[in-house]
Amino acid sequence: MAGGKKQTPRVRPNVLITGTPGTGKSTTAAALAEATNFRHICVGDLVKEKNLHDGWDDKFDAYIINEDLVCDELEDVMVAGGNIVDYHGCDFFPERWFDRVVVLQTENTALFDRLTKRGYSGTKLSNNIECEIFQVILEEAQDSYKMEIVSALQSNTLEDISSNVASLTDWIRTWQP
Ligand SMILES: Nc1ncnc2c1ncn2[C@@H]1O[C@H](COP(=O)(O)OP(=O)(O)O)[C@@H](O)[C@H]1O
Repeated sequence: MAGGKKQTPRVRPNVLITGTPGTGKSTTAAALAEATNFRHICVGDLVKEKNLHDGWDDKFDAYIINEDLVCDELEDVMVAGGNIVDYHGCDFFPERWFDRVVVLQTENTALFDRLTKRGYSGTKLSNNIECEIFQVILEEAQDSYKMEIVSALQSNTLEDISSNVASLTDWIRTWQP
């Protein structure tokens, strides 16, 4: 290849678990990583631990993520494969990183209860509920990745988590590079 370094194709896939906060990304990703022996990368935690942000946004009550720093930090492990990444956004990762993109979805009343328990209120609570009603993350995923790798999964009950983890584990086990 002229000028470029040829990358060995990964032998294990990378999965992105995305969705509105509170839909169960971390819970699902942790269980899936345990079932498959894959690495669980919670991007929100990584941003805090490694300071991959540009400070705190008072308006949104959250860190201002530095997307370039996050992508640089993760490039080598993503090229190697075998990762379950969880984050409530998906449009800034390189498309080539992911073999499957899962958007978790939760009914409003359940999501409202989960976020209230987490201490969300006011604008932060209503912004997240609206994000879910208008399927913002699903649209973002469909705009950012090939249609055939994006799927929406319901995450309303603990049984949903078990069945989502079981079907994703099967998918990972039968994945071919
Ligand atoms: N499908 C589900 N059924 C019941 N409770 C759930 C479900 N998904 C998540 N929860 C609960 O909701 C809260 C938020 O889950 P979490 O995995 O942290 O969501 P996220 O990572 O999307 O913000 C946790 O207390 C978790 O136990």
